[in-house]
Amino acid sequence: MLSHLIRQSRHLLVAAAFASIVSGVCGVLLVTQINAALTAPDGAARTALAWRFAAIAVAAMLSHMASSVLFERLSQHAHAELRRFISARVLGSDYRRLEEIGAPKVQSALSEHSANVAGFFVSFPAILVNAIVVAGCLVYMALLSWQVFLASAVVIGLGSVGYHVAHLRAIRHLDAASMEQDHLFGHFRSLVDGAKELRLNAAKRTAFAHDVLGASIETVRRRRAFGMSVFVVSAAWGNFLIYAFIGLVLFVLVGEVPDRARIMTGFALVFVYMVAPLEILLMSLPRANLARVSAARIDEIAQQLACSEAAVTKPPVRGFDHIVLKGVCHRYWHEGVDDIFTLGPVDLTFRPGQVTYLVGGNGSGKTSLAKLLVGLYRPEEGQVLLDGEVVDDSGRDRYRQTFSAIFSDFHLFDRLLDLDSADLDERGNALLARLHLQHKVQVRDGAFTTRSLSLGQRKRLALVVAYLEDRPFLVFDEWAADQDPVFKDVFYRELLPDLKARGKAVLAITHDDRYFPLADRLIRMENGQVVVVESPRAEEPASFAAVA
Ligand SMILES: Nc1ncnc2c1ncn2[C@@H]1O[C@H](COP(=O)(O)OP(=O)(O)OP(=O)(O)O)[C@@H](O)[C@H]1O
Repeated sequence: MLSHLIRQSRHLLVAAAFASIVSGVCGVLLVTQINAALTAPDGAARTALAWRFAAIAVAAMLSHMASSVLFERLSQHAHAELRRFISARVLGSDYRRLEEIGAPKVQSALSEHSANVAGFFVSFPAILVNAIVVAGCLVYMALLSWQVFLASAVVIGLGSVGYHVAHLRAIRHLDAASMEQDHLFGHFRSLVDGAKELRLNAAKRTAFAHDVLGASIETVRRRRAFGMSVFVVSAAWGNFLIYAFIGLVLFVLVGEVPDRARIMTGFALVFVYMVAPLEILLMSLPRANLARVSAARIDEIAQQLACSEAAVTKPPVRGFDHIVLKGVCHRYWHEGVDDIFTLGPVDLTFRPGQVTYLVGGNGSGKTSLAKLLVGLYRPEEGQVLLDGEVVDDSGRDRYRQTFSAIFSDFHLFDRLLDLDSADLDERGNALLARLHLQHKVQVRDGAFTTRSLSLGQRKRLALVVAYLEDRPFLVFDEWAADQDPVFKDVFYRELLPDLKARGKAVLAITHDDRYFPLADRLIRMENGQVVVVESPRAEEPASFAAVA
């Protein structure tokens, strides 16, 4: 990921790096000019030196400004690019994979890991400029005395070995911290999603705060603190080596060389100038490493989110003649308990104008079958056929556009995103009136005026959206479970027959056995298998009459 970003913005990066190099070189040149000024005689040479000094100082300032601005832009660009990339991967990913990966990992990638990677572009100039300053200082020292340069090579070699060993250890801990952080984001969600439960039960709240959230925060803190400490300690070790080197030069090596006074002044200046950049350099490297760890994590998540399906953008919604599930199967593997839930093989046919009720006990596989039907799950065995054509990876996204579905964990967007007809507000408000919501909420400029409603009311809003989408096949997963008895009746006796009359195919998952006789077809499931398919209207007119 990091290398992709670097490749992608290489022109800007080269320009920024060039500005950084100029800035670093100017910094070193300033030191050489100061050293020259200290020993230069008065007169024309000194005036020329002053002009040169001024020119270099201005160049240093301008190049520093350019490099900072360019790297800031690169950082923001990288952040935006990463967010776009991860969002696109999430949007395009296989739904089942997304269920398996879970929201916390995605959130963690979108927030902290992206920020860490973007941070690389801010620490990079610090690394570059200061590395150049340090390297330039060493070259200047080499010009002053080659013996000193050889000594510096030995010191740098020693420092690098120590740093590398520490580095490997630190990375292990930073990796572990970033894995734990994915869990931590899940716990952050529980803070809000489970707010009611946590307030109603003090013991649960305390256990969650200490044993779950607290433990996770502590693990991330400990691992990350250890990893970063190893880096910081190795940075201090590098710093110590520099002072050892300075001591070696000042008290051992310089004593032997000719032109001692000039060289001593030069070294004193270079050392004073070099220590701060060196410290910044050593402190910036850990940040860059953190970025590498985060980039690797984003890569891993992006790989898990890979999708083989071809996405469509805005296909025309077209009707169908029949949809056939032919021997379709789906399995859930439950890690830890060594358990597999198998749905199917299922053989069913759906036609327009047909209202099917899907019934069965909790966990019998109704929702999973609905997800298979609408193309959210790819059948592990068997086929889904749309008008005789097999729905494969290349056509599954297009196939999904046949459906509007309201699952129990539905999400309501505040805008009616894909609907842009001129009379949208009017049609939306007419539907709201039909669903008895006109006093609570309205459609204005293609958006609901509020979503702060009861669960049953929000489900009615979802129904408005489904009506407006006007797809040929509607799937309701226990839609009526949260409706009052009056509206339940409206749903089963008015809305579903109305959809049928408009030629829509309907699959309603339901436990409302009172209304079973109203179905054109009743499918009963047990333990992942379809056990009964019957036509209540044809078979039990008496019971229908009793209910009606
Ligand atoms: N996201 C998931 N990950 C793993 N296993 C799952 C998942 N969703 C469902 N299952 C498994 O599939 C089984 C069937 O679940 P499903 O939601 O299809 O049942 P259902 O008939 O709709 O139940 P309910 O009436 O309670 O909504 C469950 O018992 C569970 O073992």
